[in-house]
Amino acid sequence: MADNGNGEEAVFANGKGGKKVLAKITTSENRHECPETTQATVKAQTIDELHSLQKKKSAPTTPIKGIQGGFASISDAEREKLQLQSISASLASLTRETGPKVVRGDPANKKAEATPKIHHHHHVDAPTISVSDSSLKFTHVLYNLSPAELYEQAIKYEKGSFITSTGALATLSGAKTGRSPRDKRVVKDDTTKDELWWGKGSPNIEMDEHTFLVNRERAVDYLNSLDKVFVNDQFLNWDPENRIKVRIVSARAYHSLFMHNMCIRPTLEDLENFGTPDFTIYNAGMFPCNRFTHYMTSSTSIDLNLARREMVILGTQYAGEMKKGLFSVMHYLMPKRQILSLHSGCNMGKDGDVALFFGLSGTGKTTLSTDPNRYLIGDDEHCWTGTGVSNIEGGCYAKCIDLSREKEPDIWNAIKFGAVLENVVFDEHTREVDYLDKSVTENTRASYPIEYIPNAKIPCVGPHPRNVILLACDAFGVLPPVSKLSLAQTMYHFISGYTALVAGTEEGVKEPRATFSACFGAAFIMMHPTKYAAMLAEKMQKHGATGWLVNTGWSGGSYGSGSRIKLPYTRKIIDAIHSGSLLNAEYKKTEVFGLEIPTHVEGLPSEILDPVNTWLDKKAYKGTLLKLAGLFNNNFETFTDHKIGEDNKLTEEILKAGPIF
Ligand SMILES: Nc1ncnc2c1ncn2[C@@H]1O[C@H](COP(=O)(O)OP(=O)(O)OP(=O)(O)O)[C@@H](O)[C@H]1O
Ligand SMILES: O=C([O-])CC(=O)C(=O)O
Ligand SMILES: [Ca+2]
Ligand SMILES: [Mn+2]
Repeated sequence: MADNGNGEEAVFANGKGGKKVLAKITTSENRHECPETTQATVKAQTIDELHSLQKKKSAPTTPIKGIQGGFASISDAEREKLQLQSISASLASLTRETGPKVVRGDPANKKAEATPKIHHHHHVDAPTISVSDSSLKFTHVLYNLSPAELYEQAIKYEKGSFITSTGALATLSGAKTGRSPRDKRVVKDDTTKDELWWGKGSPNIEMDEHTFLVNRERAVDYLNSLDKVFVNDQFLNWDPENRIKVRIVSARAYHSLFMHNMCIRPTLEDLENFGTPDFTIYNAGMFPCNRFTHYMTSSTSIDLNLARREMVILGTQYAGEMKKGLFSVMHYLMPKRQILSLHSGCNMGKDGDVALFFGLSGTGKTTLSTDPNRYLIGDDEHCWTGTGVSNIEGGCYAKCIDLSREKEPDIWNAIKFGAVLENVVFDEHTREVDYLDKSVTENTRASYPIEYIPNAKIPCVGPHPRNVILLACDAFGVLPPVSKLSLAQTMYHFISGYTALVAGTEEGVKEPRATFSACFGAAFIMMHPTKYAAMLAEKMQKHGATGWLVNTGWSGGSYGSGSRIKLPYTRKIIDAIHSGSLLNAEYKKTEVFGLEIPTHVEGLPSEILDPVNTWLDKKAYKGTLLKLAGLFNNNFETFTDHKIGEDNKLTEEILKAGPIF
């Protein structure tokens, strides 16, 4: 209600679609009848005082248990000072004065500005003199803000931020609506030159240390030139023994909220003991790299320096770069500890049976691991240790093109307050999202904390997997809906990492394009694929896990003539794998790929289990099958001189597990 200053309260209905309501008029006569003193009044003399009543101080941080050493006894003020010093050190230029003057809080909040707690030039041994104007300005740090605070920041300052009808934050990621793998660079130094996978097929495109520092400085200078930066201190990996501390410095509330959702959220106590991060991301977002800089082939650069434990992002605001950049880091750190990192979803049944879901982007990891009948451990990134599995992340990242409440209720319901919705289109008035609309991109996404899924398993860990499900969205329509794999076949398909999607679904019928991405995530692995494959084989063998190949793609013909396998059918197949009923079903072997296919799956028309039955044109089927087999063979050629594990026997078996024709 608006008070028009004459004691009249004008009441207007929402103009759009709503009914007009007459203005309610309070006259001064009425006021005499209801003197203010008889009504409840606020305990404030001024508007400012009233506003100061609205917000109360957050609960004090919990004291540190088991007092050891001096750190436990420090005051809150001292702790905050140390925190700011650590952030100032993160933001320091490497060539000029040390850390910038960082001050906590929103620059729009004048009170904070009046008495800034300045923490700069913290390298006590070498007092430095300000030699640049940049060192004279403050950088405000918005540190681990809550989702509500980040919403306010986004809506106030970031164009394209809106609250949807279900309370999610709709954002735009700018010109990039997907990752830019060709702009990823990894520093090649004396250590990484031998440790990492370089050359043909590898995702690691080299850069030198100096060029990394040039880009780092560019990002840091950009971030410091802003009035404020967002800093997230969070964790990766639910396995407490292998938890990694990460710091993300970014320019946008959208990025901060995205990482708040995707990484593991620290408790207040965790934060008190956070100390120095193990890994830091400098995300300069829209600020481009300099194309005159060596190695730069576009205005976007995503640079990883393992020795410095840092990543720099320039010229892209797509938030997935941060998520998957950290995943790359885990693909380096974990195998060094004999832990296998996996681009897979993971869930667990009531009896503790764990399943992994591997697959390239869009094949169904999130959709199929989010299962109302099972506990969700995670949807995209996991570790397999000597004791079981752990999720690396604290949230999920679902594709939401064509999302429906009926087919994916848990994901639908997770898109509420706190969730970030990227690049979706919504009604300008009701703010209802139209999930069918691809106007901005087909890669629309929702990011939400894992606990938004009702049956999430918290902490996100589980015992050793019983089933390893390889998902392929085969737009050629020749792979069976489900096949049971031998260990050698599982390895063959894991190393191949096949899927085939259709590039542009709008401009008429297009040929499906086969993609082979080793370990179902070649863009994220750091070492040679056979290293991960050998670890997977060893673990599957040791724990007696069964491999499966599930086609979540086409049936009854290739893209254009056939259709995508119905999600309820795929769910029935997955149910039969989980329950164990499919393990002991009757099987027959397919030609060419030599896949074992069941003759019956509960709840499915049996004729669709062998794809040849679903194609009207049998000759076309055979031709397409042979074409795909040829693509598999060509792709596998690069792996034929590599040994997988210690055992030559397995290597030979894997080579024989491909298509034969
Ligand atoms: N039969 C099916 N099985 C699985 N998913 C299907 C099927 N039919 C259609 N889909 C759709 O395919 C998409 C699968 O996307 P999903 O988010 O699960 O991919 P993802 O494997 O998690 O990829 P990313 O690693 O990129 O997150 C969803 O939009 C889902 O609705
Ligand atoms: O990284 C992304 O943008 C989305 C994703 O999960 C993938 O591609 O595997
Ligand atoms: Ca996903
Ligand atoms: Mn993924």
